[in-house]
Amino acid sequence: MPGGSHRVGTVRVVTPLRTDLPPGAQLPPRPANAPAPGTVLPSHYVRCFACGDQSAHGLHLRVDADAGLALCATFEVTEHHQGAPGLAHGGLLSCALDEALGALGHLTRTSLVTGRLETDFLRPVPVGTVLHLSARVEGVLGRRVYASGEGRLNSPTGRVAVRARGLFVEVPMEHFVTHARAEDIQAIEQDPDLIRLREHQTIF
Ligand SMILES: CCCCCCCC(=O)SCCNC(=O)CCNC(=O)[C@H](O)C(C)(C)COP(=O)(O)OP(=O)(O)OC[C@H]1O[C@@H](n2cnc3c(N)ncnc32)[C@H](O)[C@@H]1OP(=O)(O)O
Repeated sequence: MPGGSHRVGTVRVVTPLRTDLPPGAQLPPRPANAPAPGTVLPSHYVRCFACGDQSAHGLHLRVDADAGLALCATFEVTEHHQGAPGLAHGGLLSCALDEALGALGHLTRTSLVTGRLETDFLRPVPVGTVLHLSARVEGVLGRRVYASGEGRLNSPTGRVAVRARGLFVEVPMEHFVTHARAEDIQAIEQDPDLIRLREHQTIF
């Protein structure tokens, strides 16, 4: 059920969003084997639209680990990313935040998929802008990871253009094998460099 508020008589009833931190969620410590702050986090899949090198008109997000359970990322808005003339498409801005929030799994050392993502668009983002994203884990409850982030215009301290909150779910590697097409699995078998597994992960 989406969150929001409505009136019952004179009383405003507030329903929490599904990305609000639920009671019992906790911020876990940074794992000892999490990449050090400043480490460039590898693209998990070279054909990923958001972070892959081989996605010709993709976002080519560059992601760096930060202190704690946080990271920062950048991507340049090109003419291939337009919605309205000269302005970034909102769905692509959500995509960039989805990737940045999902990449927090590098720090929690888990594989995360998006369950829910909410984006607020505060300012238009012109072609040529370098969007500076930051993302952090807000709390974890069981397999659920609650995260938030924002994108700023042209500098880490620039004006906030987009904000997002997300609920991510930890999944085993089988999730990807089960749901992928046979030809994609075959391509990875033939060229394991298409994906970047962490040291404890195996896909086959
Ligand atoms: C480095 C990598 C970066 C990657 C970044 C990119 C991220 C992405 O875009 S991933 C692609 C988009 N997302 C997807 O394809 C996911 C599709 N959905 C699914 O596969 C499943 O619904 C999945 C895995 C999320 C959950 O299914 P399943 O494993 O059966 O678990 P399930 O029991 O339903 O949910 C687990 C918990 O999360 C909660 N949950 C799941 N989805 C939601 C949701 N939308 N809203 C609220 N809660 C949710 C459940 O209520 C449950 O809670 P609890 O533990 O208290 O019972």
